[in-house]
Amino acid sequence: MTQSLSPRPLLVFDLDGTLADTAVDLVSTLNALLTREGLAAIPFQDARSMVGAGAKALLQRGLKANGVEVDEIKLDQLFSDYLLHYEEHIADDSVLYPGVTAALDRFEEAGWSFAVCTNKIEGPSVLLLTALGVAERFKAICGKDTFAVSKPDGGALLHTIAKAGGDPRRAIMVGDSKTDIETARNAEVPVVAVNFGYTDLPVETFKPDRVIAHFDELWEAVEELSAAFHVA
Ligand SMILES: O=C(O)COP(=O)(O)O
Ligand SMILES: [Mg+2]
Repeated sequence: MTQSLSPRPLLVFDLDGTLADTAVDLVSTLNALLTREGLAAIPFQDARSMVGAGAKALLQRGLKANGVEVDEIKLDQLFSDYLLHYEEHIADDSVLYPGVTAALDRFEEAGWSFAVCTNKIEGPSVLLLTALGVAERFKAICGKDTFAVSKPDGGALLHTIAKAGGDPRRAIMVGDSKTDIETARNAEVPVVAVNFGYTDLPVETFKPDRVIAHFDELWEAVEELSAAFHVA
């Protein structure tokens, strides 16, 4: 699958709901903040599908579910408290999905490189991947605050690819949400969706190029999509 004259092919992963099951820690932080503010905690199942647009959006959605709207100053204050709490509990209950490490091993042996393009803030993203023991496997870990644009802007993916030393014509996005699929489409990069992440509608609804139910299926999906990769 590799060509010496071209950059190594690149897999760009979303983080929350794709590489790592982080919802328990994200929602616990949300609920810690809401209850501190005298508001109602959001049941886990409802809050799980509120993940995907970043922690600030999660916070706003949690407030809205309580019928509360706050101004920018209060939101920023809550958000900074959110990040402090979350960083202290970054991997209490967060784990890599089954098969992630084996999949990375297999692709690495075949000459692929890896990057992360997430709507999580970059700092906690690096912290989480470090706690999970895989941070050094990624050529770039890019978050919502890394560039001037974030997902679903295709620029977030294109900048991530550039930072990782890749070529958009030899890259594939792997994500769990509408946001990821739109991002990949905007950047004209093929996209594989996992069906076990955080989305209110089934991921098939958003028409990704392939859907996988386990990381063991990633190899076959990528093999098909990368057959058309530009070479040289
Ligand atoms: O934490 C979020 O809301 C989004 O993170 P993701 O882009 O890695 O899914
Ligand atoms: Mg996600």
